[in-house]
Amino acid sequence: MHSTLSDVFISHPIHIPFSNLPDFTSLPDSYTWTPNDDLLFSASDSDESLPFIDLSDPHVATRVGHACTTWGAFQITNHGVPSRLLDDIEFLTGSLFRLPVHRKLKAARREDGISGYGVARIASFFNKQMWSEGFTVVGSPLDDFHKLWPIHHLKYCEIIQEYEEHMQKLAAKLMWLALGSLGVEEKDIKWAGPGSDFQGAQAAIQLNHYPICPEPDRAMGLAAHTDSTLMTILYQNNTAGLQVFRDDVGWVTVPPVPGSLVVNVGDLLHILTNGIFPSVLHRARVNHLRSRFSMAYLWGPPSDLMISPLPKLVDPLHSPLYPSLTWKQYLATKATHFNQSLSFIRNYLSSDQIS
Ligand SMILES: C=C1C[C@]23C[C@@]1(O)CC[C@H]2[C@@]12CCC[C@@](C)(C(=O)O1)[C@H]2[C@@H]3C(=O)O
Ligand SMILES: O=C(O)CCC(=O)C(=O)O
Ligand SMILES: [Fe+2]
Repeated sequence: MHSTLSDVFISHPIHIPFSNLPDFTSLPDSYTWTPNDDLLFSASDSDESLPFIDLSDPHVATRVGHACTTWGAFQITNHGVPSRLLDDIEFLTGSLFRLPVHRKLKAARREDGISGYGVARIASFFNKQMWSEGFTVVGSPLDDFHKLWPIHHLKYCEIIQEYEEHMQKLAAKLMWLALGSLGVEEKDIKWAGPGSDFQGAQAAIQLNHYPICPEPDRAMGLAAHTDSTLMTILYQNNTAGLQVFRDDVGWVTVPPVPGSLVVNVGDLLHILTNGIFPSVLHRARVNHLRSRFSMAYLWGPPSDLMISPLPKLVDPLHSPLYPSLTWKQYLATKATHFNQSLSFIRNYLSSDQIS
């Protein structure tokens, strides 16, 4: 049977109750974060900024490689995704989250499921609640969208399908640019397929909504995490909130630039490059004047394919830092070890211990 990511959480259900959802007009205690709840709370006053890369630049591969090595993230323009499609996905996201809660709950994510409406899975690792709501799409959104919009669901399904097609092509292009900068060639990645277009790749779309917040300095939209992907391509509306972390700089805000996209290196690309590219720690803050939407395309390999450091990047001086594991196995590890997952598999696991 064709395997997808959808069954990954059957053995790792997460119980996050909806009963204490705030009305998003005042900040209850359970939503008030202190530096103890998230150790790296304050933003940096450095003037360092995330690299901004024009994909039509003749030196694009070098720039992408440099950004991946230093930041594990970058912003792109001239990416070929029509701005009309970005408007459409933002419209879909706004329409979805503006539905009354009882309508959104009709498509609530099951405790052992992956798709649907809910708070981010990482919520279970924190004592405080995050000032956000999300909707995850894995595979066809038809059933969920039918529950949300009994009449107009097809129009929204078409937007998701078109968005996925463009994002998949862009992800493949970015992957070759990033790996090409390390001397990795198309013949080095067999699963990319005969057209080198990564047709077997799998993906999730995560739509996020950060409502207007009366006390943004004491709230957290989405707590610090790395993505469990090869790469994530993120579109944010024109309200700032995304921050990325670099050890030597601290937290840096990624300003929304109309029409641009943010690219994050995920944990699996970190593993594939044997640690050369860091997976970027990032989070979302909230705003007291405007609500914020973000739309993340979380891109990874076929869910049952073994991923390990590329032989080309391993030699006697650079022994493999990680054992082989599948995306599904990594997500299961993340469900128990969260931000310690990489060090856990690096230090404690050999391939045959991962179930
Ligand atoms: C494929 C996936 C990555 C993700 C978990 C998921 O199964 C689908 C949702 C993704 C997301 C989006 C918000 C942040 C995040 C950490 C979360 O809680 O759900 C990521 C997960 C991840 O990258 O680990
Ligand atoms: O809202 C954002 O800018 C970040 C979203 C994010 O990190 C995610 O969906 O994984
Ligand atoms: Fe993320």
